[in-house]
Amino acid sequence: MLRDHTLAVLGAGNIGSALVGGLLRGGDLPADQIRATRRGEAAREALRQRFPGVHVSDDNRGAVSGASIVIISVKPQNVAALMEEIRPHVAPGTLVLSTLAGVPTGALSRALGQELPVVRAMPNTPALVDEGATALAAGEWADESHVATAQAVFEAVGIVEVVTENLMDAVTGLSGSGPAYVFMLIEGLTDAGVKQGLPRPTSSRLAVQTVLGAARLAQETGEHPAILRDQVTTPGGTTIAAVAELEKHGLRTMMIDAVQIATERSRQLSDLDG
Ligand SMILES: NC(=O)C1=CN([C@@H]2O[C@H](COP(=O)(O)OP(=O)(O)OC[C@H]3O[C@@H](n4cnc5c(N)ncnc54)[C@H](OP(=O)(O)O)[C@@H]3O)[C@@H](O)[C@H]2O)C=CC1
Ligand SMILES: O=C(O)[C@@H]1CCC=N1
Repeated sequence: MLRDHTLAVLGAGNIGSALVGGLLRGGDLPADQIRATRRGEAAREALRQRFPGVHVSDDNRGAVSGASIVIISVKPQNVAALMEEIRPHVAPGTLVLSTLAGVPTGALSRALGQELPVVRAMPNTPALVDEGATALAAGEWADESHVATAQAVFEAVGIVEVVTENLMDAVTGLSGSGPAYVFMLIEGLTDAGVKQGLPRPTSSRLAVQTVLGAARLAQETGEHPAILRDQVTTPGGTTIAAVAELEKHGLRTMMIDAVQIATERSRQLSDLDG
């Protein structure tokens, strides 16, 4: 469904380049229908090596001219200047996809000075290995066909959930930032194994596979996590001793508080000018 589109990815860093990679791997779009921008020359050269055939430049205006989909994936502090730069060059009807944390679709339409179809997306870095989790929300002038196109773009790198825009800050706090929490968990488990005498590489491999395996078990069985946890927990055994310790330290409350504070931070980022 993307074959007839020309895509401009403005700010092809972690997230933008993950999308380019996924679209090319999946054969969704030919390389010569993709334009990617970065300011740094060395970074642009790296993109050219990684994605042969993709038009890589620092020319945001040129990238946007004639593009039917424009993905904004710069950091929040760079977006106001970028909007100013491309504003006269975005054609009416261009689908604008934004991965910016916190920034509402209305603020982007206003900054671009048009009633454009804007779809807000919150992907996450596992998109780099096609295991991303993205939530999408339609702005005021985006209809079902725009959301379907956005869905096709982000499904190139993982699963997609469509939500209403008022839930996007919560998504940012949960799955947008979530990989960082899981990496901290992996790091903690690895250190814990090392403390108990395991060689670090062994401990690291066991920790990573435990997280991956548990996630896949939850996904493939669709069981409630409490049931899966019970399956591990032998009466009077090792697991219940550890579970009691985690409960004592308030693991669940810690996660609830962390996601809440990240959600609030996302709301604070709503101002385009920072
Ligand atoms: N990282 C994450 O886990 C997630 C990030 N996001 C959001 O996605 C956005 C991008 O994040 P991420 O990919 O991590 O950030 P990166 O810093 O990796 O990528 C953004 C890139 O934009 C480039 N850039 C900045 N200004 C311009 C400009 N004027 N023209 C062209 N390129 C420009 C920068 O490269 P250079 O300096 O070479 O120009 C930079 O590499 C952010 O807004 C973030 O909130 C959303 C979900 C998850
Ligand atoms: O930390 C951030 O602001 C971005 C948004 C979600 C993940 N990284």
